[in-house]
Amino acid sequence: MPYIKHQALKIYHHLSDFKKLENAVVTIGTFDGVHFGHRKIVSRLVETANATGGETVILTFFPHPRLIIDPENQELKMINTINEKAAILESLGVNHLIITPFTRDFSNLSPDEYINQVLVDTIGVKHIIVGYDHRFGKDRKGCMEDLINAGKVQGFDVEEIPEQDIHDVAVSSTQIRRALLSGDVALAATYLGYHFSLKGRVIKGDKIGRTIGFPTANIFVEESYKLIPADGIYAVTVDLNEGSFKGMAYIGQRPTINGMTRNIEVNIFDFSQEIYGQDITMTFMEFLRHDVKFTGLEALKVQLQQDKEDTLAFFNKMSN
Ligand SMILES: Cc1cc2nc3c(=O)[nH]c(=O)nc-3n(C[C@H](O)[C@H](O)[C@H](O)COP(=O)(O)O)c2cc1C
Ligand SMILES: Nc1ncnc2c1ncn2[C@@H]1O[C@H](COP(=O)(O)OP(=O)(O)O)[C@@H](O)[C@H]1O
Repeated sequence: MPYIKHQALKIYHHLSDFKKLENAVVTIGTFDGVHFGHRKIVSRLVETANATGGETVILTFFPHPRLIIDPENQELKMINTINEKAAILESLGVNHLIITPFTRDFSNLSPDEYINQVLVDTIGVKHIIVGYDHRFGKDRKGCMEDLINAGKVQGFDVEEIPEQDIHDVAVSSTQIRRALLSGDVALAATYLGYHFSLKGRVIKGDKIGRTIGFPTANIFVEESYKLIPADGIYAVTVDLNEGSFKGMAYIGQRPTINGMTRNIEVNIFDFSQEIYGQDITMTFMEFLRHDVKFTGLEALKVQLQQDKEDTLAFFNKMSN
């Protein structure tokens, strides 16, 4: 995604680190993926701040409240890591990002305490943009009307995001997650407005790749909450210290060699350096095929040559 250079986004991991603003233009939400629907809300935020000489603030909860309320449910994976989300929000011109853990104490604040202590006293809210169905405070008892009434007393405006827009945001997030989990990274990109990527550290594998002429960098993704696309083979671009390259990625258990772990690997084209320990980013451009159990490494090697041709053909088609 083309990043326009803005003033650096300030990130806070605790509400207590935040210095109250004169004129805070605030919105609240997870913004996972920062897709088209989210960006519409963020534009409203930035426009309002520009028009009133205010500063934009996004209040987000991490880990996701659903993981606190239902800790057994580790199924909910995120499209963006916190760092990815911050980079996108910065590119959109957001000034402040508060990432607060949704702790028991926090969730026990009454609606009034939440408005007064968090929004007014800590952040300095003058304008807040929230969904029509926004709920807050202990047992989600606070609603839009409470916010509007408090705003009249405390001196802040409340702007409601209409039902249709909230619906579109939820539908897009679900569609993006579903597309990625089924391998359709191209469809996910049409909803996201950019291509999904995975960043991780190159770790050691079984060193079989090089013996068949296709060394593959194995990636460890630190953020266990990050969504990993479906098993399969993908055309990717790879960004690392040495520059930007094309490549073909594999996600799967390597049935051909009876692998036991789910690996994320990439064979980088026109590249031959040792990169163990480095961070690399893979950007998923197209799904090529499903994972297959071959009769042996020779058959796998033949297929890898075909995959490379298919990947190059895809990139050729894309550039024409
Ligand atoms: C583009 C690509 C496609 C792959 N396709 C398959 C596959 O269909 N089935 C399979 O068992 N392994 C597949 N692999 C994984 C290989 O088995 C793996 O790269 C090889 O065993 C080397 O592992 P190593 O990195 O631990 O040395 C693929 C790897 C790449 C890079
Ligand atoms: N073109 C390339 N693509 C991926 N990794 C490469 C490439 N050339 C060299 N390497 C290096 O080789 C390693 C992969 O070789 P491989 O035999 O598959 O070992 P491992 O099983 O440890 O991943 C990578 O981690 C990287 O350091």
